[in-house]
Amino acid sequence: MARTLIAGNWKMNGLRSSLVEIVAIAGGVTPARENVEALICVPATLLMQAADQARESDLKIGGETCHANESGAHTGDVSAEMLADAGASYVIVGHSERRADHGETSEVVAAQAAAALRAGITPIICVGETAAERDSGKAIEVVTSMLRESLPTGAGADSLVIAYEPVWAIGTGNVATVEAVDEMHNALRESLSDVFGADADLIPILYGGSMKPGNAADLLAVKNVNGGLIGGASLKAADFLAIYAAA
Ligand SMILES: O=C[C@H](O)COP(=O)(O)O
Repeated sequence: MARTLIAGNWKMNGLRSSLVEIVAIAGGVTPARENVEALICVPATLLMQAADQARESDLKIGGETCHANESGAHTGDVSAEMLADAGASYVIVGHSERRADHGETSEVVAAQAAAALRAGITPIICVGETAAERDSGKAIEVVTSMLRESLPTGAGADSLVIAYEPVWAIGTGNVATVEAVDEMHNALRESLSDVFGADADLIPILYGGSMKPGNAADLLAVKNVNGGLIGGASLKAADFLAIYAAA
């Protein structure tokens, strides 16, 4: 059975003054609940300080992307080793905003996930369909093939996290229905079973897309939903902690 992971993604939000939210979240998730983990992924500029603030707590801190290489001439990029050195234990890879804004393909995402594993941190591999892909009835096909292509080769099931984030639900308030989430998460679990066999059950599959305190309990109760990847509602400790409490 997969652990539950309640993960925040601050995206391009947060200044040093926002670290008070990290302190409040860290206090609210300590001591940890059995089998429920809390994580906030922050911009690279805040990583070291956020990790310092969370050090004595059960809150984990993560990065939002990483380069596939360990170091080198890649101006503006950050390697997985740098994230680990700054105190990250997770990194998001393949978020739809990275895929759209930076042209990151599933092949690139698989290499980034492999880089995270090389650095000893856990990749959260994001997949999701656009509104047009859902309307054309191809959501399951699109998302499961995106998953297959984004998986790093040779990874163990215990070192991966998957996040299903329908693009049309991100930051829009248009949360996916419980039925649609159930159908997609079952399909993702089946695809993971094809690769990892029975160990696929160890891989947390998170839902992301307008998850809020008001809808979290229903989404987190779906069979193959093992947590959330939360954008807007992770910026304020009270909202994040309400979702954590619902898990
Ligand atoms: O990574 C998080 C997702 O993109 C969800 O963002 P949101 O909760 O603001 O819709």
